[in-house]
Amino acid sequence: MSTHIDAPKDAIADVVLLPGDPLRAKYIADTYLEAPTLYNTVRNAFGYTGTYQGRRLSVQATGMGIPSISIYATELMQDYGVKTLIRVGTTGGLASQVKVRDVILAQGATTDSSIILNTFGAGMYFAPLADFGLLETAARLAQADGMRYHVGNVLGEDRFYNDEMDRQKLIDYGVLATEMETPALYLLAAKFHRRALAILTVSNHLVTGEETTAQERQTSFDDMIRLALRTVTSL
Ligand SMILES: O=P(O)(O)O[C@H]1O[C@H](CO)[C@@H](O)[C@H]1O
Ligand SMILES: O=c1cc[nH]c(=O)[nH]1
Repeated sequence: MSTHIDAPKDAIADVVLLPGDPLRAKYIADTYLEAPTLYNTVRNAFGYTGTYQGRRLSVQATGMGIPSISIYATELMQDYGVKTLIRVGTTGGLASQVKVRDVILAQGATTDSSIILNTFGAGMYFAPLADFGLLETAARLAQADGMRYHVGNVLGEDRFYNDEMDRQKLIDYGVLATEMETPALYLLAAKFHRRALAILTVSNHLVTGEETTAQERQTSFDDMIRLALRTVTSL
């Protein structure tokens, strides 16, 4: 077991999907995994292991924000030897070509968090990047499926409510959408020499004010989850 995951070492697969929301972890396990077992309930950060089309995999809730995902990603890699981590999250659209329900494959992650500064020191601006193999596989599958998807830079910000952020400047520099975990996931995957990708579904648009209905959110969650599962089984 680790500090925040109460499970024996072999209870977690070498591939883990990472939703922020514990109930999304339960939904993925209940809907898509064969014979899922619940291996963690500490802080209600549910974790499940089962199989998908014969491939053993786990789903671990990460909570919201960089501090929270940093705990789970670190323990999964350091204590459980997890090799492949795929975040399945929601994101707010920023760029005009991004529409609600689209899928975003986060090629890189910009941040206002101090994690980069605290890791490398002043004057070094490390660029947290997705694993190219995972990214290329997911993009190919999304393309073949005719999904509306985008590949590019996302903002992983420290605050959900952030009136001070100059998001327009980021939009001008090509940032597609905003969320709250991906920079830490990519930074930690680099630290532990593992592979990571964030697959995100656009739940709302911060510029147009467009929102999704509960039904639309569910459908787009399913598109995103299926893409993540098919990426895993295609590796
Ligand atoms: O849907 P999840 O995976 O939680 O991700 C997004 O939703 C939360 C904010 O509502 C943040 O965690 C953000 O990154
Ligand atoms: O962090 C997030 C996630 C979804 N939508 C947002 O606006 N922000």
